[in-house]
Amino acid sequence: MFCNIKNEKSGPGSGKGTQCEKIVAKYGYTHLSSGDLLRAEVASGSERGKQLQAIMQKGELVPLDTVLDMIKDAMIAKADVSKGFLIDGYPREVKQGEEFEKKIGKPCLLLYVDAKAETMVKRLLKRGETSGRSDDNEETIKKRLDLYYKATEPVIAFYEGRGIVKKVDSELAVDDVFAQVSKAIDAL
Ligand SMILES: Nc1ccn([C@@H]2O[C@H](COP(=O)(O)OP(=O)(O)OP(=O)(O)O)[C@@H](O)[C@H]2O)c(=O)n1
Ligand SMILES: Nc1nc2c(ncn2[C@@H]2O[C@H](COP(=O)(O)OP(=O)(O)O)[C@@H](O)[C@H]2O)c(=O)[nH]1
Ligand SMILES: [Mg+2]
Repeated sequence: MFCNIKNEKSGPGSGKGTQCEKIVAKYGYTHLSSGDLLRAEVASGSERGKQLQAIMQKGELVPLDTVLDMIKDAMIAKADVSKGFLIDGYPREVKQGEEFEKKIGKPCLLLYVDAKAETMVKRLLKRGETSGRSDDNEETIKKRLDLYYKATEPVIAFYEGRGIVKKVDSELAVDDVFAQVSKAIDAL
């Protein structure tokens, strides 16, 4: 039996990756970032990676089955040794959440890492100075944020009915955000 923790519906640049690193260090969960899995495929130089790169550079969503299969394969590879899975960056739309439940299972906690649009843009532009990510530029950031509010934010209502949503205020300093995250996980 495993427990899945998701941290989507949290916008780009809200601090998901930062909090996930801290969760792994303290709780030992297996962190699977769908964005990182996709970037690894791009880095491999494969034909599929080239198609993914074009989609990601435009700030659009990669087809549902592609991402879900990658997550599923990564989970299967770690199933024997994992204490639980921390899924970062998925689901990006309600349909993705429904498919995850059909093919994998139900999550036990959804961490909503909340920051203002203005804060997310500022952090992503700053990250872009050193990240080397082709989507950390002003034009793509705007598209990612638009898509986030349109497609990803409704995901919260999908999980709220089940009482598993915990919202943390990510306008604070990293350690203060993590104190809220820890409280939510300790309550599991
Ligand atoms: N489930 C996912 C995850 C990622 N992507 C693609 O990969 C890009 C980068 O995703 P991610 O690394 O999760 O970035 P953001 O959430 O935008 O921000 P961050 O890592 O910076 O949280 C997205 O814009 C999208 O094109 C996707 O299509 N579907
Ligand atoms: N001030 C502040 N900056 C943060 C916080 N969390 C993340 N950042 C910065 O914001 C940027 C985006 O964070 P990241 O974890 O990559 O966000 P993600 O896009 O949601 O995965 C990084 O440059 C972080 O250093 C926070 O809680 N407070
Ligand atoms: Mg990230």
